[in-house]
This record gives sequence, C-alpha cells and structure tokens, in this order.
Amino acid sequence: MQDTLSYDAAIIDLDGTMVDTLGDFAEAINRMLGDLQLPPIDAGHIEHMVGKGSEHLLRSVLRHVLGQSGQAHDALEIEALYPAAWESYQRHYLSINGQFAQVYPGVREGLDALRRAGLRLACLTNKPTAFAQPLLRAKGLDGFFEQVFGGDAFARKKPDPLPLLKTCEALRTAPERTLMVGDSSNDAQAARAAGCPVVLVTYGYNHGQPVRGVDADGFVDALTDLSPRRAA
Ligand SMILES: O=C(O)COP(=O)(O)O
Ligand SMILES: [Mg+2]
Repeated sequence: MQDTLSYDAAIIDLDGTMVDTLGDFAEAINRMLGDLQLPPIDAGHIEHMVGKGSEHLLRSVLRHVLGQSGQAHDALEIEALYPAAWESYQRHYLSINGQFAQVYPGVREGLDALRRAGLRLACLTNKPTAFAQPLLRAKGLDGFFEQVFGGDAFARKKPDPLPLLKTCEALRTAPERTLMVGDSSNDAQAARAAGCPVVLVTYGYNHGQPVRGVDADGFVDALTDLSPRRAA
C-alpha cells in the first residue's frame, strides 16, 4: 500500500499504466506497414518500443522491419520512409483508437479514490495529445483529469523533467507534493529529475526490462493500492 498522505496531486501516465494499448499500436502499425508494402511486426517487439512517443516508435519499427527483410537500412532510408509512415500511422491510429485497448483492472476505482481524497489529477503521456484525449474519452476516463498533456504539448518529452514541471505548474502544485504514477523508467527518471515522488505499476511496458529494477519510491500491482488519504 502506497501512502498518499503528503500529496496534493497526482500525475498519471497513460499507456501501460491506465490502458493496455498494445493492441491499438499493433493494429495501426501493421496497417501502416501494409500501406508501405513492408512486412508486419509482432506485438511482442512493439511492446519493447513503446514509451518514448510515436516518432521513436515508428523509427524503431521501420529499423526492425527493414532489418528483418534483409533490406539495406541506413538512417537516411528510414528518414525517407518516415513522412509516409507517420501520415499512414496517424490516420490508422485515429480510426481504431481504443478499439484494441483495455483499461487495466482497478484503474477507475483507483482514480476515483484519489479524487475523493481531494487530489488533483493530470494525465501526462508521451502519446500525441490528439491520440490521448479521444482514448481517455472512449474509455470513460477523461472526467478524472483537470489537465491532459501529450508528448507534443511541451518542447521535450519524458524522461526529460520538463513535462512534469509544466504539469505541476498547470496544476499549481509543488513537485515534492505531486505523485507521478507510471509504468516505465521514462516516468521514473522524469520524476526524479523534477523532484516528484514516483510509484510504478508492475504490469505495464518497461522497454522489455523488469520494472522492479527501476529507481522509484514504490511499486503497486493496481492503482487501487495507492492509499487515498490527502495531505493534512
Ligand atoms: O506513446 C508512447 O510512447 C507511450 O506513452 P506513455 O507511456 O507516456 O503514455
Ligand atoms: Mg507508459
């Protein structure tokens, strides 16, 4: 049980923390690869590439499939494919957003308990804001958050501390009283550098690495394990 006694607010990550979006990523990516006449990629590979935003994801996917198909693939070739890949991926992602994704057990109850305890909530994801907002709406999670910021909302993404500091500013809370809840080393590194306490869920995506090896203040198996007491 993670004690929220001294927190005024919580910043919650999206992919791998609130919603299991691997199915959405796999569907949109494989439709994009089909458009580009490239071979498909397994969800297992995609899982290790998620967390650093869509641009990083697409470049990792292109590098992987070009390598698999034995085609020469230097950075220039990946960049030459990138604009068409991004256009296709964005179109497909928006058309299926949420259809192959599930809210993790305990998320609604956990968020509800945090809200009832008086904590202010923001969602901060590396996913583009234009993907994040409709996904939260489709899953009935949008009403919990005062603010929703995507990976394109600020000049730099997590693991840089800037998005967390900007989110604290928007919530008008001090970083040391604002709990970051995420699923990966990105979230933890950003929180450490911003001066926010950080708890990681044990079920998300952590670039294929064991999450308990990440430097964090605690780990929970569900958001319901975050104790919902507010700061005095
Ligand atoms: O789109 C991604 O890279 C995932 O983003 P998130 O884990 O920060 O929500
Ligand atoms: Mg995540």
